[in-house]
Amino acid sequence: MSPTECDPLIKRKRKLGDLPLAELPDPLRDFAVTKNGFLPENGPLKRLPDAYYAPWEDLIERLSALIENNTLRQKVDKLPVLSVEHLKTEAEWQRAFVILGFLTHGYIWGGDAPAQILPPPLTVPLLAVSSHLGMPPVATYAALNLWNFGTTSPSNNFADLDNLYSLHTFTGTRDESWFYSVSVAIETAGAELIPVMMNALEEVFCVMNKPYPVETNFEGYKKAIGMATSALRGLCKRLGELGALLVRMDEHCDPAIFYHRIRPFLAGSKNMASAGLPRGVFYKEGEGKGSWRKYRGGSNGQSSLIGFLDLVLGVEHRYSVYERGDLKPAQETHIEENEDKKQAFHDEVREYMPAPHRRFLEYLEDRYPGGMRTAVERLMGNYSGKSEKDVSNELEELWKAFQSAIKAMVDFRSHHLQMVARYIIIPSRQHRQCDGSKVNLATASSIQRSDQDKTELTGTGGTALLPFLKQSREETLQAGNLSIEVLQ
Ligand code: HEM
Repeated sequence: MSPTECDPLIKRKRKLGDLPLAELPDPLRDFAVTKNGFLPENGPLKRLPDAYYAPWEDLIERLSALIENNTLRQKVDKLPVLSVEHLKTEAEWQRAFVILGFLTHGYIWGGDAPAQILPPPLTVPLLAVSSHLGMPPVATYAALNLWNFGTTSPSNNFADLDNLYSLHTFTGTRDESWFYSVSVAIETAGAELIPVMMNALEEVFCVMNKPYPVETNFEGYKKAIGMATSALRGLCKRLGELGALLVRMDEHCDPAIFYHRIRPFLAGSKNMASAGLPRGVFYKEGEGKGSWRKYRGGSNGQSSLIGFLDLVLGVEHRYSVYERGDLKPAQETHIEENEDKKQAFHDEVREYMPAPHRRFLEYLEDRYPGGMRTAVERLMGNYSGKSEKDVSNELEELWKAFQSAIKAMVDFRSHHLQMVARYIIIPSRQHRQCDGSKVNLATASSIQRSDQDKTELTGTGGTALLPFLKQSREETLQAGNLSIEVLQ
């Protein structure tokens, strides 16, 4: 952004989508960001109002029981192929996506062997709904978490984890409801960081290119540095709270139940040959139409909040050699060879986010390239000390606040790694000790790579788990590699 772009007159002339968020009549509305961040303002819809959709609602209400007694597939096969033309509001489209996403994963994974073919009563409406929402036709993080919760809080406050519950689960267990609810609480707790960080970024990006000394606009310069410092301190504190929420997973989600009963349903159809899906899943659309497709499973890695925090801090994630991408979800060419295998996991999962949230992250990336890292680097780089109006103390505070925020993000990822160890690595080892020969759906969705007798644990999206997660943490640390010596 050039300094002239900060001129208020120029700001007013730009079209709405280009305006700083603080100036939008209804800030962030275009990106479907609410006071609850990436969660719907008043929570998700609990039932589709049009009785036309009663057949879907009846099934989803009994989902865990139907999976348990092995009758879900036959019930789904008998469903009529419903049209999407009775879906009116965005909330209704989202509700339809939740229902069809759960039914789809229940259908694929709810049996002794995975279903390789999905029937038209699922695929026809699911393809229409997912295209409307700009997401792949699978149970994404939005289907499982963002649009699948309720609260018993009288004030409809989504921040209180104890009051949250999931509208739907595959297993009917408290463990599964809690697993999703922890993410909802994290999204809520992170929500207020969004406007604060956007405003701080706007201010620093406006002053960071001004040459030093800054006699003419000293107060504006100092104000921007102060705002960024205080926003980063707030971010650091809040990240600590997000980490504390993450480790509350232990309270009601048992690692063995997660690993053996819940996680298999979250699996995708990509890299799932050893689980029985060598070609992915065939989306049969009737009248001889249909196609084989491979998608990632539902993963918290698809959280826009975490993506937002990375962009704010200027964390850059690269392609991981531990990542074995097959197809990009946006490509609906299905089983063809993926030409661009070098896409970073974090870029690829953007396709799994609701379209307005994806656009929001792109907007942020364009408007504030490198986020706070760039701003801090630039401000310190411009500093020459040749001024009576010295800001070296302010810059030092900014640098420290930035480093603390980076450290807090690294700590969050360390907590996450511990959760992954407790919920995936340890149960998988115990399982193998009990019965090294058998591979059920749980293990099959975890153990995917067996090149030359080497077996590695992979994530729901087909990632070689630990090296990949450690790389993400390392990349976070690297964003903080800014020297403070320029100020001394
Ligand atoms: C028991 C709890 C959890 C387990 C077992 C777990 C597991 C995993 C796994 C296996 C991956 C690898 C990617 C993939 O397979 O898709 C992953 C990635 C990720 N998860 Fe989790 N997760 C948990 C909770 C959370 C929560 C609550 C969040 C925050 C909302 C979160 C955020 C992420 C992010 C951002 C990534 C991408 C890697 C990174 O950026 O560091 N996870 N997780």
